[in-house]
Amino acid sequence: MTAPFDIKQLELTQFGNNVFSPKQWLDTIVPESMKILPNPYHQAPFIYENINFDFSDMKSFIKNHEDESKKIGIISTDDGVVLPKKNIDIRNTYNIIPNDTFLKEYNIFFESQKSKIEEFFNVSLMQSIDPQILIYKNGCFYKRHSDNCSEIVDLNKNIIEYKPVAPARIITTVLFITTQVKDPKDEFEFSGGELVFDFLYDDKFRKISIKPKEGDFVAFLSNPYFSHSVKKIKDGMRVSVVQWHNAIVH
Ligand SMILES: O=C(O)CCC(=O)C(=O)O
Ligand SMILES: [Fe+2]
Repeated sequence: MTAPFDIKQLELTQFGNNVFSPKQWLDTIVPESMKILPNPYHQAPFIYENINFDFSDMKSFIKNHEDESKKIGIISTDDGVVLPKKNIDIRNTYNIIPNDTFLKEYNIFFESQKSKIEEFFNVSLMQSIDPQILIYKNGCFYKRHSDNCSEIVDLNKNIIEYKPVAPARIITTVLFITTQVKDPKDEFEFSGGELVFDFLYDDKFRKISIKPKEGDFVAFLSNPYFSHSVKKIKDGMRVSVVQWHNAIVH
């Protein structure tokens, strides 16, 4: 099956009320240990909510430290994963290391979301890596990837396999502290930059896509079913706070 492929030719499985995925095809390339799915009786197979919270410490940290952000090439993460250099083709983002004030506010926010995540995915959350602050400026993007597996393609771009690279990552959370608008004016606004789930579709065969707003919080399984990408940022600054969580799956 080539990527991008013709979704209309694949048998779709219902992952949520109005969310479908080519599960049977994915099952041939997703490793057995990675085949975790939430129960299909939710609206969507992931959490997507706007949370009313005061992010002022986090936002002022970004405002004061944006200049220090570094382009990501090779990074070694807390969970011991080293992303190879070839990742520069996959992602074009900047990152900033959070300070204690940022982490304090973020942790208060995350604690308020924890039990909801555990209930939704039927898991007990274990260790989490420190949150990563990703800054996307004009032209930045993040191509399709799974957070815990490497996508292996052949010369014709057919996906032939997923190799587990970070099996400790069970759940990914993304918090947005900037807002997508048509015409960015404010320093915390941007255009473009949708978060797209590349293997999740609605009943009209449209990929599920999120237009981020400040306070939007997304939690999904880190496995290849939930492969995702960030569309090119056209203008302004997009800031996401990404965290990977280990969990006991019940
Ligand atoms: O910035 C985003 O919305 C997603 C980032 C992402 O996919 C990642 O860090 O793995
Ligand atoms: Fe990701």
